[in-house]
Amino acid sequence: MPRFSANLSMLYPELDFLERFAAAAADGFAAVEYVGAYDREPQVLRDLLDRHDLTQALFNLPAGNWAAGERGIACLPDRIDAFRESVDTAIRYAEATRCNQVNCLAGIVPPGVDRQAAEQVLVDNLRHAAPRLADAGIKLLLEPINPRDMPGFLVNSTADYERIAAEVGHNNLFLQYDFYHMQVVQGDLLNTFRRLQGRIAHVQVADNPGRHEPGSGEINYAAIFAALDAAGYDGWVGAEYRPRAGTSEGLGWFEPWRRRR
Ligand SMILES: O=C(O)[C@H](O)C(=O)CO
Ligand SMILES: [Mg+2]
Repeated sequence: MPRFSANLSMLYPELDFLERFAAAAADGFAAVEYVGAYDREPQVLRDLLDRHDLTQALFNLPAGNWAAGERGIACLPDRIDAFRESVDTAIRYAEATRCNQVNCLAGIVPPGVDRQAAEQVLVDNLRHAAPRLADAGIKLLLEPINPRDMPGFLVNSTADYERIAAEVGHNNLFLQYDFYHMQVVQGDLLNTFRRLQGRIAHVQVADNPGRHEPGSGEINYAAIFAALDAAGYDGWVGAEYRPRAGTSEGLGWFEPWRRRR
């Protein structure tokens, strides 16, 4: 049975961030994930997880100045020291929240830097991060993101992930397989999932077009959830979408799997 994690960066936008933990638990989620909550004390997050009996499924490495348009700093040639510090910060938060995986957002290629040079910076940074996170018992993930939603983002496809992972050459670099981005970029969702399953540590779901609830668009999520089960996928499935109406009102798709207490 798929196990779902509420993505608190997208779900419950009507609530303050810290109130979203209670809302996710009340709606039957057993886990939460988010882009990052580095502006909160790690103990505050730990207390919320404990109070609501939630698992911290995932968060991202510090992604730079989000409000200013940054979407990760891992490929930025002038931010190598900041990236390396960010790995230590992420380990501190992961230990506090007992989270065993973190996602790296590669970042947007800066003007004047060519993609190959940016990719080399990313590879070097991942070579630094993968063993450090492994020593702490934390998986490092890399997520391809479609360039329509994030123009200029460096890592867009599973081919990008495979090429970069081969270059990094460390077994602690897993794929975060977001079905929405993969539908936009390349399709063939289940064949690719099955081929790369051994390297996939986390999946996320949203429908296309619109990035709304599973079942609101063209992706056959009934077939995908059945295939995840049939394949013995035992990771979390992140509900990372923009609710069309209210979050709780739009959870009909989740009814068969929600935790009942
Ligand atoms: O957008 C996504 O798909 C990511 O998973 C994310 O964390 C940053 O936006
Ligand atoms: Mg995603």
